[in-house]
Amino acid sequence: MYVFCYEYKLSTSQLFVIPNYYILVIDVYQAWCGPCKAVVNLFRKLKNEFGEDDVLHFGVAEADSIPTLQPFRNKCEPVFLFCVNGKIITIVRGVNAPLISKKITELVQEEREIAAGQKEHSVEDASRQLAFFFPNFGIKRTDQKVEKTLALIRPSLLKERRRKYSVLQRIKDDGFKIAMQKEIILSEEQTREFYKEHENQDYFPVLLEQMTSGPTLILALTRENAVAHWRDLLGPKTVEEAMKENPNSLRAKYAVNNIPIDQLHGSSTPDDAQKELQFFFPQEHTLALIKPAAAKKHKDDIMQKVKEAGFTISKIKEEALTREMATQFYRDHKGKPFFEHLVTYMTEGPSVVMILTKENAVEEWRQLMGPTDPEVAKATSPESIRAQFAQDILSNAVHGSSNREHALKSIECVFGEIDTD
Ligand SMILES: Nc1ncnc2c1ncn2[C@@H]1O[C@H](COP(=O)(O)OP(=O)(O)OP(=O)(O)O)[C@@H](O)[C@H]1O
Repeated sequence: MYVFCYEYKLSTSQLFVIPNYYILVIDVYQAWCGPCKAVVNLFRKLKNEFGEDDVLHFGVAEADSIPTLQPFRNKCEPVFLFCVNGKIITIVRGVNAPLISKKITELVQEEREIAAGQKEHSVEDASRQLAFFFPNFGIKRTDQKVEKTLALIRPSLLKERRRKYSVLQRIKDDGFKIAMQKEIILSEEQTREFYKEHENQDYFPVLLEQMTSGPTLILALTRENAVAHWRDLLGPKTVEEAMKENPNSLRAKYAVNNIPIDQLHGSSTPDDAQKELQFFFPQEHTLALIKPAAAKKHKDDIMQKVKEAGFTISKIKEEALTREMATQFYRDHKGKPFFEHLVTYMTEGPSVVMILTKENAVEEWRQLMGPTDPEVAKATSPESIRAQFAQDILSNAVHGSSNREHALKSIECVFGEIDTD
C-alpha cells in the first residue's frame, strides 16, 4: 500500500517514462518490509513546503522485482535515489532524515534558480534516464539488421500525460528501444522546413498551428525493420481513415477529440527516416577528456569503449592542462570544498583531450561516462567508464561537456577555432 506522497510506483516497464525535469526521490524498498514508514512524515512536510511549483515528487520502487535495482536487494535498510531530470545524482542509504532533508532542500533551491533563469541545468537531455535504466543500451551495437526510424508524439497528445505514457509503453511492448529523444517546441520555420512537401495541402494551416502549439516529443526508435513496423502500427494516414479502416491502429486510438490532425508520426521509408533523423538529431561534437590518472592507467581500454560506442574521434591530443585551463573548465565549481583538489588533480599529468563526433554526441558521451560518483555508477551503470575505471568521485576517469553550448566553448578553448562542421 502506498502512502499519499508517492506519486509513482516504478516497475521495470515504467522506468523509462519517469517524467523529466523533476526532482524525483525514489524509496527503493524490499518486498518483505514495504516502503519506508519512517520517512513519510518528512516527505509530507517537504511536499507541503515545496509543493507549490510542482517540482518535487516522490516515488517507490521494489528492488526485488526490478532487475536494474538488483544491487539494492537483500539490504536491511532503505535506499533513497535522488533523480534530477531523469538522472540519478545521489544515493542515500538508510533513514538519515537530516541528510535527506538537506539534499532535497538544496535540489529544490537549485531547480528554482534554474526556473528563474539564474542557472542552467548541467544536463539538458532527458535521455539520460535511459543511461541509468538501460546502461548497456547504445554501447554495443553489433546487430547490423537493427534499423532506426523517427517517431513524433504531437503536442495535443503529449499534453495528456497518461496517454503519452501509454504510447511510450506501447512502443516498448512492441520491441522498440528509444535510442534518442528530446522534447521541443517547434518554431514555425522548423515546421515549414520539416513539412515542406505538405505546404500546399488544405490541412497545412491546421498542421502548422498544431505543431507549434506546444512541445513535441521526438523519438529515434530502433528495432529490426523499425520503419515498416512503426508505420504499420500507426495505421492509415488520417484520423478519419484510421477510425474507419483500422480502429485498433495507434492513430485511431490516440486521436485527440476535435482535432483533425493525427497525433503520431513515423517515417515512410528508410531514406526518409535517415533525413528526418538528421533533421532532429544532427551530428554533434563534444569535448571528452581522459583525466591524468586514468590516461596513465586505462587509456587503451577507454579508447576501445569510445570506438565501440561508434564515436568518430575528430581531434585528439595529449596535453597537461594548465591551472588556468582547469579553473576555466570547472569554473562552476569554484568555491566548493573539492575545487582546489580538483584543479590540482586535473593538472598533475597529461590528459587525453578529444573532440568526439556523433549524433547526440554530448548526451551519449555522458551516458558512456556514467554518473559522476563511481559508487552510483557501479550500482546503476556497470558498463560505464566510471563504473569500470574511476577510483573515486574526484578521480573519476573522464570528463565530458554537459551541454552543446559548453561543448562549443570548451572545444574552442582547447583546440582554438576549428571547423567542426
Ligand atoms: N562531491 C565531490 N567531491 C569531490 N570531487 C567532486 C565532487 N563532485 C564533483 N567532483 C569532481 O568535479 C568534477 C565536475 O563535477 P560535475 O558535477 O560537473 O560532474 P560531471 O559533469 O559528471 O563531471 P565532468 O564535469 O568532469 O564531466 C567531477 O567529474 C569530479 O571530478
